Amino acid sequence: MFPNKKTPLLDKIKTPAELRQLDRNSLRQLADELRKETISAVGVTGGHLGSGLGVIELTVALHYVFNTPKDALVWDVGHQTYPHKILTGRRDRIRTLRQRDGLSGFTQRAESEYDAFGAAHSSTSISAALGFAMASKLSDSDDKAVAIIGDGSMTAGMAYEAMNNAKAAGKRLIVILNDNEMSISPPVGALSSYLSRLISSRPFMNLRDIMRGVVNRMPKGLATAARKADEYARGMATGGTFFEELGFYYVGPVDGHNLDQLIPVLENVRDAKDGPILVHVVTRKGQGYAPAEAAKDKYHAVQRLDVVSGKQAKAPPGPPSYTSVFSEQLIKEAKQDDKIVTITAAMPTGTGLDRFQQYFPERMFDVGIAEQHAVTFAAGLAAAGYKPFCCLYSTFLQRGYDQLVHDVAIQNLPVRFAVDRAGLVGADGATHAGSFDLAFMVNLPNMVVMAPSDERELANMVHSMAHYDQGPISVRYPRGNGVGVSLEGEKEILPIGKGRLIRRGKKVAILSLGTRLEESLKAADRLDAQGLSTSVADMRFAKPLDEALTRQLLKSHQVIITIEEGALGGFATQVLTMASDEGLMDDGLKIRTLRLPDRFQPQDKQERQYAEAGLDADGIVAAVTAALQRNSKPVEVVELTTKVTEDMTL
Ligand SMILES: Cc1ncc(C[n+]2csc(CCOP(=O)(O)OP(=O)(O)O)c2C)c(N)n1
Ligand SMILES: CC(=O)[C@@H](O)[C@H](O)COP(=O)(O)O
Ligand SMILES: [Mg+2]
Repeated sequence: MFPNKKTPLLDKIKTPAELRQLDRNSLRQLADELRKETISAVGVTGGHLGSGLGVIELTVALHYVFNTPKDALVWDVGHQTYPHKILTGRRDRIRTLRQRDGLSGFTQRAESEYDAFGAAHSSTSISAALGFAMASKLSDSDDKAVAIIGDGSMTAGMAYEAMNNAKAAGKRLIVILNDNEMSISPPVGALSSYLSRLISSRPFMNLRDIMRGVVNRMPKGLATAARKADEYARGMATGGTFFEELGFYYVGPVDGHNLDQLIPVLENVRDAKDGPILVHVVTRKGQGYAPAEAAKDKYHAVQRLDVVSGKQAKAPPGPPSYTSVFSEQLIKEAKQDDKIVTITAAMPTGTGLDRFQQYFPERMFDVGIAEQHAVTFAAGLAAAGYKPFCCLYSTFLQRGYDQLVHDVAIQNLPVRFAVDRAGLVGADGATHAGSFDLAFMVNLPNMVVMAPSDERELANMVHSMAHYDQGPISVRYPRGNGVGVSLEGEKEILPIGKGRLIRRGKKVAILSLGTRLEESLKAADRLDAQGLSTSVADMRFAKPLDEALTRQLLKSHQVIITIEEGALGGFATQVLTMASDEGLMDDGLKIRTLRLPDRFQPQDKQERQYAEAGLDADGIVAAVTAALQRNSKPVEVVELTTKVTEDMTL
């Protein structure tokens, strides 16, 4: 189908300005070529495919109708923007997608002037576009701001916070609701049924509506009244009334794959005298590529592809993923305990809860992209005597932090948090890195924070969580596969706050939290070979810290290394705070903390990201060597040379 991909028009058109010179037939041809190029590129790189295929025509129409980049296109999530990137001067780099020094898999301001706003976490586009629109209004400019938000992303509360505020933007804000009736999995909730009713209860806009200029022919008052009458005449459920109550003119539904509908509607909306306007565009995720159209997930995210057959490259057989170990163990626990319930925020496959749902459909809740709600919903379930496992990626848990503090920790409710994709995640880059959950969890009173060193430890921790109800407890684990230890036999209920000594030495002690244990043991071998007898502990708990084990290690070694897959403020802070509180550093003990760097790391392979962060055997050996080279003569007091600021009034 695509072996001799020919894209003569796409080869010619280098910018949206050139695209805007094309006639309608050429635009249709350009869209076909753009679809081929998108499939071909993702075939090489892997990545997000289905959503980009669903917006091929919409992307062409947006760049044709709006004067980009002066008019700002603000994409939501940004996983659908590979076609946008190809059309905006990045075609030559599109096969570097999601790789070291390559294009990001989402929009990034630093990457192109056509990427008005960075994205990756969903439901931010209307807020950001509103910012652009108000800036345009304040500077008396006519530039438009166009948010393109999916039906899944429309299930997050942040979208309504923005719409609630949007009226003031008037005609400068346009929201394109890209409704493909899919999130990563089928969408959930009342909004999804409402949108389906909107689509099914009225035909696509007809030429009459479009030629009548929809909203810009009638004076404002009459337009609204006429439309309300029209909507109510056709029955409440069929109008765009929900959006109109929020202050938007609703236009649609529009066929998102038909340029003859899209372009005139968008031109009308662009030239409207009033606003804000929401255009309800109906698309199909995976459109135009049979393997994607046939797939249950519409090829939301794929490995490298044989584009002709649609077959994805298979990962070599190996140990199970941490996600699958988590979900299989939780299924075992739930078979023994009918109080166990689970919550996901639109990520059933990513968290492994789709497996759980096969066994316990009534005990798995997919709340949509609504992490704040997920956390407090779990708190309500816990308060009512259930054992909720709230399963969120680390990076998306950031959305529910106030709920974690206010609704869970303060009330000391026994919510269990399964924090997946903790640490660096590779191809998704900085926006998806699970860097901060250790820091934001260890400082919460009542919270228990665990990190397994391998997949068996994870299974033990899930088993322990099912039996712990003294308060909130969390386990965090990385994207990817285990190390290959056996999962056979009974699981242990771990004593809370107890680590384990893996290897006994005399001079150097490595306190490892999480799956850096393997690298710590490799480093210990190399340090022993240099005559530096090295202890290694798997600390298991960032909170409560195993103070007895920590105290013993700090008192019996000269050099202490802490290592964790998290940023400043996590496990190391616990150790340093205890050491300082107990004066364990007063006699020259050398402590070096290895953690993620204080910068956002771009996409790369996970292990290269960790190597760059110094969180591998090389990094550990280098830290120990540097510590030992620094001679530790007694602290000599030096004179304080800094001048007291003249105007300082004490
Ligand atoms: C806050 C947040 N939670 C979860 C995700 C994971 N995620 C990425 S895309 C997606 C589905 C988005 O659905 P929709 O907006 O309809 O876009 P489509 O994929 O259908 O084009 C989800 C849940 C995310 N990016 N951000
Ligand atoms: C776009 C988005 O946010 C998700 O598709 C995310 O990329 C999934 O990450 P995993 O591939 O780690 O499940
Ligand atoms: Mg969708």
